[in-house]
Amino acid sequence: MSDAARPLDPDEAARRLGPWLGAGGQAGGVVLAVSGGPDSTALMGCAAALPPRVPVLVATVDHGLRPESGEEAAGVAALAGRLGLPHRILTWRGEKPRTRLQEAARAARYDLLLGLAREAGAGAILTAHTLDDQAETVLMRLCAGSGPAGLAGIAPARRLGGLLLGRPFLDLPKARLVATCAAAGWPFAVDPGNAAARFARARLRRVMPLLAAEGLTPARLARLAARLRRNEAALAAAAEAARPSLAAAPAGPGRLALDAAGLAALPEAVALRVLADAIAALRAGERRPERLERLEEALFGRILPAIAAGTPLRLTLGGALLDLAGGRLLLAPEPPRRRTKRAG
Ligand SMILES: Nc1ncnc2c1ncn2[C@@H]1O[C@H](COP(=O)(O)OP(=O)(O)OP(=O)(O)O)[C@@H](O)[C@H]1O
Repeated sequence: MSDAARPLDPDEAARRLGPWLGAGGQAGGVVLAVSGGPDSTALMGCAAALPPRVPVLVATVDHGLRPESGEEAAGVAALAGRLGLPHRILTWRGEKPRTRLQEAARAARYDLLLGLAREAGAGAILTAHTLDDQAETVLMRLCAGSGPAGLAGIAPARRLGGLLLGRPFLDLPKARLVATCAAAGWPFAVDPGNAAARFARARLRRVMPLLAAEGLTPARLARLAARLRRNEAALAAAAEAARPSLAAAPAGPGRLALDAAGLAALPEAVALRVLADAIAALRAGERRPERLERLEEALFGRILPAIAAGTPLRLTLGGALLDLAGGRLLLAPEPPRRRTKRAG
């Protein structure tokens, strides 16, 4: 059997899940997010086989978006019962948006899982994201023009609402999880959305074999994500360390000021990060971060050349008004747009 499609053996499963679920794992136990697909079914099966372990609660979110979703959730409940694990179905109620439905479904899913984990006193939520998910995410973000932060992909572990969100299978090929289910006789569902060409992820999945033939394998894309995650941490630290040397006279409440010469003296990647962070701090929570490509155009195409030439500059970027004058780059929230008066 090829290594890429070998079922997980109990030792390997224990090594991966032990830190989360083992005797010394998460105090209060964990919630397993199980959709009923092969990846999360394998997560549930492997967790059930792990002795001894902290309390485990399995949760399936029924988004109510496909006619068969209720049946799938019931299928997970049945298998959880067979495996001796408690199971809950969480239903996404309320208005479903017409646009960005997948994004809204994901946000609702994490909210529901978090609510359950808090109610159960669990310390962590585990999902079954795989190396294939990671590779697809990186590819999708590459297509969308993401920078290092986006290309760092799915985090192996991160904080979520005061709890931990873990992905213990993130470096495992999906084929191994499918093989694990098959070998153990755990039934799983196949999401038709996975093949629907109207979703970008599904379209990219079809391109994957072509890219792999050229050397851009899922494993390589996943390694790129891990590498960029390390670089991203270094960049964040460098931007943080540069901040004191950039402090310029405060520009009034709700405003920021950066020393222009100091900004220009930084390595370009650090300067870009400082600018992005400053705009994000100014517009906290009010809008989505500006596209990296626009930030790059503004910084490298206009702001740094103006600093070098000593010329003043005004521009709006990411909801902020930037004003370069007197050796300072002032940032203020962009004023509400005025209607242009129609002549005559
Ligand atoms: N309906 C669901 N109920 C419970 N868990 C789910 C559900 N859908 C997905 N998950 C969890 O999320 C993991 C990833 O699923 P999938 O790739 O379909 O979601 P995604 O939308 O890409 O998720 P993410 O936004 O977290 O990347 C699954 O392995 C599972 O652990």
